Amino acid sequence: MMTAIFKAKCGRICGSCMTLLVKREPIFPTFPDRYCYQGNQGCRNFSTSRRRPFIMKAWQLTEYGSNKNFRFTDNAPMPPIIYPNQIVVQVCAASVNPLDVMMREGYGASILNRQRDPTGVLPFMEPNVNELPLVLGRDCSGIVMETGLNVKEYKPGEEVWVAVNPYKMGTHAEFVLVTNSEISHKPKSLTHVQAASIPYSGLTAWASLVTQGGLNEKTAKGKRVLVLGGSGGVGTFAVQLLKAWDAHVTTTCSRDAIPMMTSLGADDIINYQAQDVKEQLKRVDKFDLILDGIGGDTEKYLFSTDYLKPWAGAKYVTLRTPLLKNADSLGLTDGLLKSGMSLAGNAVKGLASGIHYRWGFFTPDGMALDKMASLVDRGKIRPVIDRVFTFDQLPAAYEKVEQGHARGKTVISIAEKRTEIDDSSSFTSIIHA
Ligand SMILES: NC(=O)C1=CN([C@@H]2O[C@H](COP(=O)(O)OP(=O)(O)OC[C@H]3O[C@@H](n4cnc5c(N)ncnc54)[C@H](OP(=O)(O)O)[C@@H]3O)[C@@H](O)[C@H]2O)C=CC1
Repeated sequence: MMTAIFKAKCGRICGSCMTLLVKREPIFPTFPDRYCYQGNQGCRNFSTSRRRPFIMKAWQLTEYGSNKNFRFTDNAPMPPIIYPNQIVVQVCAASVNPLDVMMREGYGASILNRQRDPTGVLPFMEPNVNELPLVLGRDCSGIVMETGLNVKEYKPGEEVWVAVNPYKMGTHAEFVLVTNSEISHKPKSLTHVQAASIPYSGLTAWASLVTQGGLNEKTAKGKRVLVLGGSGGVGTFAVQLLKAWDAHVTTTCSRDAIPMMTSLGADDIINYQAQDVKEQLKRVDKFDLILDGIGGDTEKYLFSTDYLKPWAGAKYVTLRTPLLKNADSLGLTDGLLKSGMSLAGNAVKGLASGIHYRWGFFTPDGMALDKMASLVDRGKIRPVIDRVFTFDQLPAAYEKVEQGHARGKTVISIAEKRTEIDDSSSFTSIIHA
């Protein structure tokens, strides 16, 4: 009975292993129209050449450590569609994030790498997604290559942008496997390189300001927001989003980033290297929201009614949480416990004086990506690109992000035409091989 239903839906199933075959438009002529993804030996429907798994180019991390542990291969297994809501995306461009650099060194491995989770309490994780060798990379812009049977919103050949779930990765490769909740149609006005600069850091800013901060198009108007670390990937997006919603934005950055922050619309800019931030902030009105992308001592003095409006719903949202660090050093259970206690301690301390303390996390959200694409296409938000590297220069891109002092995003062009990279409408400077 099941076989009959599957046959009616997709035409064919693998004659040997009963794997569902997924319909594919013939836009990638190098691949057969239909094949058994499992590549099982003995599948009668297919010739020998179609049984083997397909392969792709990718940068694999063989051991946690430094750039020396990256290996370029053109022989990585191409991710197969297993569930009907999955989509294979051909990656045209991907960004490199501080988290990629930290994960290269093993950060977050106790939570983000299921192979290291001895308790197995994270059953929602897809098996074998994160085991070494790891393909890092959290977002991209690309083209839908093929879709699972339940995917109705996307068709092969369509341009999409992607930010994968926190426990997944893999955009630093030719192809990445995603679900329909992790993607959205790419803004039409952007090239792939430009689009790839936004999803991960943009969704982090979105989750912090909207989900944790309680702001939106209607409520943000006139609100006073402080963005700490405005010149990085998250900061440049957050400032633009807030200005698109008519908030009053104060930000901190180094001197050379001031012209960029001015052009993004920041109302007040504090050069944190030359000025005493605490003293400068005491001279202005208190804030409705502080978005902290810096952490450390900053939190100790700015999470206070000296800077936030008490008893008015004011919030302090920090992106620098101890969660993954604690889990790595103490183990999953103790790490989660210690982190939870630290969060609760700050939350209680804040509530006693009428201010809220929250952790901001990147959250995959296809609907938010839709809204972000609309803002981009309406000219309200521009991609801010620090440097563009070619695919073969990936280790150099990691070095760039490792050095800090980001001015927007570092992007890797994987399958984009050279001419598309050069676009004076964004802050793009290009590195040529
Ligand atoms: N919790 C989560 O889910 C996520 C957390 N994050 C975290 O958020 C933070 C920001 O991320 P992202 O924007 O991608 O990082 P970037 O590296 O792109 O940017 C960080 C920016 O902060 C600036 N900066 C550093 N120190 C200060 C300071 N004291 N005051 C003001 N600016 C400063 C840097 O420039 P310069 O040094 O020249 O001033 C740089 O422009 C990172 O710590 C990251 O790990 C990011 C994404 C998700």
